[in-house]
Amino acid sequence: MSIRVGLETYTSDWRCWMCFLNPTVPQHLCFVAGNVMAVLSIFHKPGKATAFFRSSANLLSHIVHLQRKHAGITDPFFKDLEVISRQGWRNLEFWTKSSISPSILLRPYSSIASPAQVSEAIKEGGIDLTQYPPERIRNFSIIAHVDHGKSTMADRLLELTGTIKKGHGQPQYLDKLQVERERGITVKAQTVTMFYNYAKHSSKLDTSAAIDTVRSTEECKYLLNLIDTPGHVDFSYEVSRSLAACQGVLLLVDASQGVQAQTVANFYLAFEADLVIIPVINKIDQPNANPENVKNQLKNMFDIDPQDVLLASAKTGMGLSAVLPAVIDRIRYPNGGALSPLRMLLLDSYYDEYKGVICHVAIVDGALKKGEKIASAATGQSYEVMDVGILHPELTPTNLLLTGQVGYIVTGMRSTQEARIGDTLHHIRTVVEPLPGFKPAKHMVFAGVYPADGSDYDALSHAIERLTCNDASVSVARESSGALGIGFRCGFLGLLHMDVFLQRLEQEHGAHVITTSPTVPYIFEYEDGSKIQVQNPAILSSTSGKRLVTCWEPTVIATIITPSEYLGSLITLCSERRGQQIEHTFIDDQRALLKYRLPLREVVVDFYNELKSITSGYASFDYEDAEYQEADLVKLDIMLNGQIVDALSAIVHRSKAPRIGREVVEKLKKLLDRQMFEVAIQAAIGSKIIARETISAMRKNVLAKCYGGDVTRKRKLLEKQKEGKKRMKRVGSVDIPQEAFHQLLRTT
Ligand SMILES: Nc1nc2c(ncn2[C@@H]2O[C@H](COP(=O)(O)OP(=O)(O)OP(=O)(O)O)[C@@H](O)[C@H]2O)c(=O)[nH]1
Repeated sequence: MSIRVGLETYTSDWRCWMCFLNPTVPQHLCFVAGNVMAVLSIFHKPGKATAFFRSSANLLSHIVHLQRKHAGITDPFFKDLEVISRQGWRNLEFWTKSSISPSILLRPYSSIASPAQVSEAIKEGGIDLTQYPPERIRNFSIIAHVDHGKSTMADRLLELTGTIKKGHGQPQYLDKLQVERERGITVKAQTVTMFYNYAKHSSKLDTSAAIDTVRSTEECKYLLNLIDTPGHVDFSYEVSRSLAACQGVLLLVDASQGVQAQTVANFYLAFEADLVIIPVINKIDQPNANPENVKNQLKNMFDIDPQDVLLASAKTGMGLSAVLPAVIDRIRYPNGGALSPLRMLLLDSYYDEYKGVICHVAIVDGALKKGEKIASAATGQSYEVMDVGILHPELTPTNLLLTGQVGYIVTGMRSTQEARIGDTLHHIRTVVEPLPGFKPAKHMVFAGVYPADGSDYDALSHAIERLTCNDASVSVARESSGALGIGFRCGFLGLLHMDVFLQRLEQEHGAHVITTSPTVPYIFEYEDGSKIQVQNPAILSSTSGKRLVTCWEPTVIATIITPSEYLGSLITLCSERRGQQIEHTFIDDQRALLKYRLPLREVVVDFYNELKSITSGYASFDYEDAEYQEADLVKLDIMLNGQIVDALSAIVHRSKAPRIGREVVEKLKKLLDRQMFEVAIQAAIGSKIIARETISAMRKNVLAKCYGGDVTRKRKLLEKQKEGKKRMKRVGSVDIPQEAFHQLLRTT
């Protein structure tokens, strides 16, 4: 058996311990063969063993000698040792005086992997992750308001660490999806592993021959996992999930725009998760940048000390050299148990045509090797780990993942349902306490998704299944519609999320779909005490016999930050949308913060666009869900020639029904092609018609070939045409173009 560490190869049956110390000092590997112990410092550069001891007593006396010789020595490996158990090397325990709690400093390395296995794993995988114990790992995320520069900052950090080449590849490297590039937004959190050499300038003062090699090291190599997160409010679920794998965040704030609504929301997400927050004012290169003002806002709103704030420009690279050192110095390392049984958190998953389901995981405790068998705590299903590695920046096999590391695994998972986001994976036949997981995604908007061509149902079903594997926050249930056939009712986190999902269905899976008007989940209570959640207005027809007692609608607490001059128009907008003001404060002399309780329905239908247009894009907006409130709701039906088009039905507030009804029929009139017969477009509540438009028939000129001739012949032809039209009107069905459905989404 042999193990190669650095330049030295250890043969025979050396047993190996790993020495875990304070993260700021070099680490040691301790090998024991017979009664000889070799201490080798690793994690900086290859070297020879620096000291050999024949017994624990020898080691102890050497330490005492060192302590006397070098009073003030700072390396806790030697300085703080107090007790060494004398039951042989196997049970060696070093206790520190200064650590918060007495900790075992030496852990049997063999419990992670046998030396031979480690060496094999390194050989195969290329990257030696054993160099990165938890103390050398930092997991962090970049959070910010939309467009404050997260993805650009991520690019610069990837370049700085040599993970991607400068000027190569595409900008916004981590925005991999076509939809992200087209829309310039991040919708999917992405993880990437970087390696960073960090030169620490302290603790280099020793002259001891035995540990000289340790002390002369200037650079320490760190493994940094960066998780780039989306900024838009619809994707805050992605943000909260990413934060579960992090111990800290970079909170980016635009130097000219200052704190915005999502800065506030994201700050509290990180704060409540007890993460270290490193504030970074970005875009300081802009001519109208005002970092001092932003520092004041951060102080006033979040009590952030201005001295802790970093100034940077992700575009020019200014100030970036301070970012990663701050990550290492300020963010704590993942504190899982290297010796505990494996527990890994399933962060995300996606489907790869060749490899099947690829899961992103964070190793919370223990270690995982390729070939091992693991099981899901949620389903009990077991799998063999066929591939394991890190994202550096693409899938890079390492054959091993250790405590605190974030990477990917490929198992035999075939179906999307198996990869449950937030699940705990563990070695088979070990019993572990499952990790807390994530709050389930809360669906704000529901819509029916149907194949544009009814015969494409199976293809659509397949496409949705694949896409939901990559976007687990969408809920899917089968439904059918009189107008559109068989399809699915999908739940989304918001309208943008819905748009993005539909765009991805088309771009990535070639699925052409028709969607119904989006609706929010209402609760209807009936006289017999039964309650139903209404995600689809069509289900109300099945309850028509029952007497409705109360309706509830979901509400949200919206936070709006706006320049003061737009306050008046924003307050009008919120009251038109049935909002109740909760808070109205001034952040500084130019900007105000408004808090409103608003019905969710009023927010999902175009509220954001209107807010942007009223304030010329200067106001920012974010919301969190709140409780349900009672509301006077009605079902608004849209009829074509007397037939209800169930796909266009909507549940609306009674006071808004006439206006919405009018808008829909007017819009539909413009969107529908003229037919050979007259088409009546009506909006109705129950049997009461509240709006009507008529599309006149296309009149075929039946007299075209009738030059001259007598009047009775012409009249006969016209009569015949009228008869035909009547027939068509009776039997004819109107084709509603797909475009009409898309356009109508914005109205209802
Ligand atoms: N002047 C200047 N522009 C910057 C800087 N950083 C980013 N930008 C620009 O700001 C815009 C938004 O940057 P992104 O990195 O896409 O912002 P983001 O926060 O990732 O956006 P979302 O993913 O949509 O939330 C882009 O046009 C960038 O080029 C900077 O330091 N200075």
